[in-house]
This record gives sequence, structure tokens and C-alpha cells, in this order.
Amino acid sequence: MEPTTVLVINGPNLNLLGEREPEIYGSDTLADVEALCRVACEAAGLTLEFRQSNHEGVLIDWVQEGRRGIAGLVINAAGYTHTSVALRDAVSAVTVPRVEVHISDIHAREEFRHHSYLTDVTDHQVIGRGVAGYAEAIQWVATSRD
Ligand SMILES: O=C1C[C@@](O)(C(=O)O)C[C@@H](O)[C@@H]1O
Repeated sequence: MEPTTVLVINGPNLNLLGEREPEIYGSDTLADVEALCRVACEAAGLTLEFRQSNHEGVLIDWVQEGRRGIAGLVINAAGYTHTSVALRDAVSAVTVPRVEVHISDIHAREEFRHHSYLTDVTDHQVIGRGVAGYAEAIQWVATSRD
């Protein structure tokens, strides 16, 4: 049977969404983002597994767990996007469709955010679309199965 779970992984400080720099990230909380991901998954006949951690090793464990047997991986690695070769190596080993998401437009911000270690190990990127970008990423996973 074809796997139906979409694993959405969120990196450090995204637990503070809604209170952290709302002028950049908006006023939705991470619980709001989870709710919108759930709606997007249900609309596509998929099941959501939604996680957040501030710890690099935990994120790596979760990515490894999801490297096969799921419909797709959606990842907002937050600050680790710009620093973590180890997380990149984990994502590189994933054999299902992988989407990199950023709420803000990292290319229009400070120079240290312009480089992402995840871009060339993911199959698709949704950058700078606000939290709605998560739904777009899930839709991309859904269409990549058709
Ligand atoms: O924490 C974050 C969030 C972010 O990944 C985004 O979703 O826009 C962008 C990163 O540069 C930043 O460190």
C-alpha cells in the first residue's frame, strides 16, 4: 500500500511562532500552522505527523526515521538551514519527496540567511510565502505522487 503520512519537521525557535518577530513571521502560532497542515493533508487524502524541536540531533533522528515509508517530508529547519551539514546529510539520505519551507524570504534578508544547506538535497522549495507555504508544500507532495 502507498504510504500516506506527510512528516512536517520544524526546527529551532519555531515553537515561538506568533510571539517571535511577528513583523517577519506573522501572528499565527505553531498550533495554527499544524491546524493548516492538517487541513491541507486531509484535503489531499494524506495523514499529518507534525513535529518541532530546538535540538539538532533530535531533528536528525526524525529525518532518519522518515527516510522511507512516508509520502513525503516537509522541513523548515529554521536556523539550522544555514549551519547544519549534519542535517543536510540526513535529508540527503531521504528517498521520498522532500520539500524545504521557509516562512520568510531568506534571500531578501541578512546575507547569512541566503545560503541554505538544504536546497540542493530537497526536491522542491517554498520560500517566503508566509505560513501558507506549508500548505503549498503538502500540496506539492500530494501532486508528486500522482
Ligand atoms: O528561524 C528561522 C525561520 C526561517 O526558516 C523561516 O521560516 O523563515 C528562516 C530562518 O533564516 C530563520 O532562522
